[in-house]
Amino acid sequence: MKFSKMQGIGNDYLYFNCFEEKIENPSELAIKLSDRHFGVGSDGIILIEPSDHADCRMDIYNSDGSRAMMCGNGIRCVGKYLYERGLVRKDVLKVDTLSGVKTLFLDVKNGIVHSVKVDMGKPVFRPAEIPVIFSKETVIDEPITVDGNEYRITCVSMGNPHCILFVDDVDAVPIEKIGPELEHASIFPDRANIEFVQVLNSGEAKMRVWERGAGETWACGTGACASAISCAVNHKTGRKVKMHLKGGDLSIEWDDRTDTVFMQGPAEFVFDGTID
Ligand SMILES: N[C@@H](CCC[C@H](N)C(=O)O)C(=O)O
Repeated sequence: MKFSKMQGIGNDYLYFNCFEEKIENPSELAIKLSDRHFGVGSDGIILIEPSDHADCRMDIYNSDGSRAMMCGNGIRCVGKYLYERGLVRKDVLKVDTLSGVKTLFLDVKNGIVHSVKVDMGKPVFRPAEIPVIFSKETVIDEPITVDGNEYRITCVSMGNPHCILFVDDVDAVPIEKIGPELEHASIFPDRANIEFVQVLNSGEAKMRVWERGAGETWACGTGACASAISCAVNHKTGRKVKMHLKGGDLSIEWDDRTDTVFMQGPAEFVFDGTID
């Protein structure tokens, strides 16, 4: 089976061209191949599949084998893959995901995709739709207690569930301890991605992420969108925020006219491989 390893600011996945390959058990394959010691090493796998109403369909599995609805860094890589491998020859693409069809705008120079801007859709704040078990209409800067510790959280769905905490110093956060505690907290029936955000100024923030089903990753695109939105609704920044993540930067803009979130950033091939 052929695959390509790609990364979007260090968030790495193995991509399978399912126009040609047939994957029998993606969940099992994700666990096996994502292992950084006994496998190829990745944050999960992404299947690029035919779609009858978009240029392709994207299906993502985390490194623990769980399936997710959407992947912000992954979808930029899918755009680059489709264009540079000749599956499409246009710079505005539609990619179907479990959270709806997303539009991608490719920045192409001399046949190379340098960055991809994605219309990520509208953020979701209603607790039942995130999902988070909470009695209020939104979860914005609300106190919770998990394992005897108190936190203030903001919850947003960008296709998948995100829980954001503001901190003074992201580098000092014991993410390996707090991350899994919050990911598995009983208020999140489907678990959640946990973002720790340090606001730098009205247009910049630094973020670390503990991803549902993958642990700490170097970046999360949907997480960067959810974090930028949380910065804005908590009046910590404007609606245009440069997010600095462990693996690089993403530009996020939350359009006030349409309520739509745009994410822009790079996508890169690492290598192609074959597995038996
Ligand atoms: N890294 C991704 C998100 C991947 C899925 C996530 N771990 C989940 O289970 O919701 C991104 O860039 O958005």
